[in-house]
Amino acid sequence: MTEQTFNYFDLPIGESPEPTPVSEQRRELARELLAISEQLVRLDADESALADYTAQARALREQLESHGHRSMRDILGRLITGQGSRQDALDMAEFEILSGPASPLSPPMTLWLDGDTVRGSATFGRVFMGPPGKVHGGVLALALDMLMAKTQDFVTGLGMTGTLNIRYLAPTPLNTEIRFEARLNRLEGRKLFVEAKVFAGDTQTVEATGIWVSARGDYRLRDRFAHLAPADQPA
Ligand SMILES: CCCCCCCC(=O)SCCNC(=O)CCNC(=O)[C@H](O)C(C)(C)COP(=O)(O)OP(=O)(O)OC[C@H]1O[C@@H](n2cnc3c(N)ncnc32)[C@H](O)[C@@H]1OP(=O)(O)O
Repeated sequence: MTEQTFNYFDLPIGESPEPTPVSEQRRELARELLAISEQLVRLDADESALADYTAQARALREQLESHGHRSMRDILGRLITGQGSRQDALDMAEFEILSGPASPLSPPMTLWLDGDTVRGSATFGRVFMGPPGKVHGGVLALALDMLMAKTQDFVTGLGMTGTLNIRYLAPTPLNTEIRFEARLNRLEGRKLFVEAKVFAGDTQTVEATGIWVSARGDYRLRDRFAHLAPADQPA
């Protein structure tokens, strides 16, 4: 059986293929590392215990350093020519900050398309705290950036965040499932106008608008999302 190959420009943003055994293990390691970080916040241990944990952490770091890293340049080279392996595709998505399941800096936040809406979900622990018991506003800005960028799955073209406007309406609680949703507002040449909302339970805590700017060429709606074009604007 020939292995499936992956193309960079067809990879859905923030989603990865079925994990390989290596990826499953990376995710488990990341979950442990995040859980360790959660424990470190105001850990009530004496200095001798802390010195012992530090030595254990240092030993683990030194072991990890003995492995090296897969080359991003090689991975991207294969993906851009449509010859990426499943592991290559996984390597692109699973370390994304906040959403990558193999990143210890991710709750993780999950992102998916639901019809014409991009949805997201995450539960933020104490490492993500800003005000006491609440999620840091900058973390929410990052979450919104990840979420809103995924509206580029509706179009051809890929670009960077140009502008992100955020209005914090109410504090967003820690250790609670937080829901996110984003929609395409309109396309204008190389610019994609996006709007988003954040909810804790029934309370909307944040609203945002943003503009993504395509790296090359105008954005165009993909065929299956052509209905998103306003009546007076062709897809
Ligand atoms: C490719 C995958 C990337 C994954 C990204 C992950 C998410 C990120 O963290 S992105 C990082 C944060 N963002 C950045 O660092 C972007 C920094 N800015 C830039 O690189 C550039 O300013 C860039 C690329 C946005 C635009 O530059 P450039 O390609 O020269 O655009 P330019 O020709 O000036 O303008 C094109 C159009 O966009 C508009 N535009 C330019 N910059 C912005 C902006 N920041 N906000 C809104 N609109 C803008 C212009 O007004 C122009 O509109 P029009 O065609 O109507 O006149």
